[in-house]
Amino acid sequence: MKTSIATVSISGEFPEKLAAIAKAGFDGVEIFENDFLAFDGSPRDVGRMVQDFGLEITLFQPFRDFEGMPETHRSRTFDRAERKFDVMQELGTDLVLVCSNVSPVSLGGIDRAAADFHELGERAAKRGLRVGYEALAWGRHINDHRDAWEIVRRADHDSIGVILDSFHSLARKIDIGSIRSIPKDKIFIVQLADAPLIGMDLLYWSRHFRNMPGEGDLPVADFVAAVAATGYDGYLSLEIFNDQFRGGSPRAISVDGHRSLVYLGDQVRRKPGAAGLTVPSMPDRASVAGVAFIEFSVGEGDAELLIAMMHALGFRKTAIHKTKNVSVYQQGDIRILLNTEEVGFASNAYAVRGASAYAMALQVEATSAAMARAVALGAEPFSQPVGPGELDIPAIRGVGGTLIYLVHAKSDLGRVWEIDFQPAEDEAAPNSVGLFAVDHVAQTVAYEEMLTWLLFYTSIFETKKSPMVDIIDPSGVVRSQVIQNDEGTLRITMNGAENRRTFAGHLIAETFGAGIQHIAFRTEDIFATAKALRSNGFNALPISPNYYGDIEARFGLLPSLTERLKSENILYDRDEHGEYFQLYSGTYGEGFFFEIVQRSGYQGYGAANAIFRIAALKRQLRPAGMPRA
Ligand SMILES: O=C(O)c1ccc(O)c(O)c1
Ligand SMILES: [Mg+2]
Repeated sequence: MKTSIATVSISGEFPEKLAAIAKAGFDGVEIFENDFLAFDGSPRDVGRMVQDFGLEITLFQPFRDFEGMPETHRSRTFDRAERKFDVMQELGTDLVLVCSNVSPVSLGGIDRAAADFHELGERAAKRGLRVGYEALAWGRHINDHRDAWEIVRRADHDSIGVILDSFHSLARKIDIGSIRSIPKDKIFIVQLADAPLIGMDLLYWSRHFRNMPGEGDLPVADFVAAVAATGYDGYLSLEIFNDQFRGGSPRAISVDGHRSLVYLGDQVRRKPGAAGLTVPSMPDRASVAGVAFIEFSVGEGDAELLIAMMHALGFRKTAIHKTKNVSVYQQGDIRILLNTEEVGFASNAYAVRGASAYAMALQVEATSAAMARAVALGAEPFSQPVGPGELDIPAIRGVGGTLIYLVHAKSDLGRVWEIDFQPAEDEAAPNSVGLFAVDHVAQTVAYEEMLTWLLFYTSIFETKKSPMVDIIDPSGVVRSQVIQNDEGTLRITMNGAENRRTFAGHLIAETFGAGIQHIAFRTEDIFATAKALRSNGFNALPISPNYYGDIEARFGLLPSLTERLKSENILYDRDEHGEYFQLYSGTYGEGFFFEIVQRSGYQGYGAANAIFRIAALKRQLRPAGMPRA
């Protein structure tokens, strides 16, 4: 398997695109005609530039409205093709993509099209060139790869082959089993794109909403498995028309693209009968047994406030690091680390972002395997000097430059607390409020980065995404995407802010980027927890009283229950699996907060309540009575 990407997939000037594509590790690049036309160098310059970046031109495209033209247009169409052949020879590529005709004047007829391709094949062969035919999902007569293949078969020419594009076939739900009977040497190249399932006109959907394999909802891995069953082992080439990517960072989008192909190759390798594709093997996706700890970087000044918050939440200091200014606050299986070091990564994180949760540790079965997989998928490893005798915990960079530590559930973790830490007394000795686990970690990212991190988490860890939902903030929409495992031992919610006036957007704007916005802890009994919290001096986020009348009516709650919820500022939700109770802290710093939940079978995250919670949080961000900036 070799990797390629079409220049149309990313933003930037031509040289910038090529640099990003090469840096991300691709082997080849499809030259999109418009990128080439807009560039002010000769075709030879382009060819040389591509070579200098260590890339191969996989094809030149598209050549449109070719087959089945009536006599009056036909000879001009062939002349056009000869002109493109000239360009290809100067560029130094031998393959051109012809997409199926959309012209209203074109004539149907498989044999007519086959005859046209036979003649084009003769002309191409004279120059040592090849032509690949692709069925556009909206082609006038040909819109199905099975028909394109039939035309290629009847054209019966060595220089004519078929080009498969996952989008066109999957968007039309064409049986992909039909690919298995195409001879591999007649598949000239395979283009790949995914897309979110949205009911939309095919052309509009294709030109604006394609995304990287794994980022959308189409069964791209099954598609590639069918291709691999033919024995095809050539280029897999991304062709992603996406408005957001075209305006995004060429570097970041290229990295996502490469990751998507490596992950795809790994998925296909694991399917039966896909032996055709040579894909490097890598360890399984890492299954996560839980969040081992979350670490905050804080300055001396604001540590006090966070410690007070920890105490009010019922956490007790149980350990301190033997050589560093790091304390462990614990309750149930939850460990929160407070790092006030003045050198090292935590201190840098503090300098840049202020007090924040800058690292989380995930418990995995085998740290070295998890690390190997992460690195194979382009994650950035992180390490910093450790003191003598201390453990060097493997880590990768996560959302917004935060860290994800990978710790082995049994051996390492036990050893971390034994080797690096020593027990400590907490004079404040607060009472536990019954929190026993991290329910979820909520991260806030710029909207444009959501797909990046979705692919990051789902490709490295044994997780699934659920459909994106819109959360209404009084100042805009925030998109929310859940990534979780079947066991519910890893739950990450990712909120993508489109503007800085939303609560999520505010955090990004004020803290220099994405990060952990809130941590939710689980309790078995929210009312007992609420009572214990009150006695610890905890102030719950005040929820508008109007909310309670609505849920009473909506869910048919007993007035006595509604009263209890209201008096404790607890939010309520229910799905077909069970009930959900949510209680929030006030904000800390530029919008960080804690949540406490009780879930009895409930699968969601209270999306319907988010607007009320956000409104309440926003009231806290500005002094009472002051208008919003
Ligand atoms: O949208 C298009 O016109 C178009 C062009 C070339 C392709 O390979 C394709 O998949 C779509
Ligand atoms: Mg295509």
